[in-house]
Amino acid sequence: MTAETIAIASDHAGYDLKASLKEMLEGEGRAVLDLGTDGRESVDYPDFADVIAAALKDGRAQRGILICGTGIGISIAANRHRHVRAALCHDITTARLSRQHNDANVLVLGARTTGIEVARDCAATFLATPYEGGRHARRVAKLG
Ligand SMILES: O=C[C@H](O)[C@H](O)[C@H](O)COP(=O)(O)O
Repeated sequence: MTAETIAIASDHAGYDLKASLKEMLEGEGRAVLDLGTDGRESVDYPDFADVIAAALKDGRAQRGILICGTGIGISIAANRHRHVRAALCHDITTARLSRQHNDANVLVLGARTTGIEVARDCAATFLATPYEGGRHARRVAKLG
């Protein structure tokens, strides 16, 4: 199994989905760094985007998963960090292309908009799909 560590974080709306995905990933033998939130009490999603960005920057994790109600707010917050390429995905096609074309390093999911099985498939696809490079490298370089 890969030595990669996956950081995962959510706000209150994403707490249950985060727990489910964490269980799935750990069941596969992956190293998971859970950066909160730790319950259903209302919190602010930008704070959890920031902790994932910090974990990627200092090397505690190589890729991340972020979850809020729609995935929108936490995507906006995560992409304010120049080293983060956070992709809000709703199906396995967007999860696959976020890796192949965009070299996304953070998968974002909406717990109130995406069902558990689709979310699990998105996570599995995101983590299994390599970046294609080639023509995409020129474009990704312009992102940051
Ligand atoms: O983009 C923002 C997220 O979907 C949040 O999870 C959402 O706004 C939280 O809403 P509430 O405070 O009503 O649970």
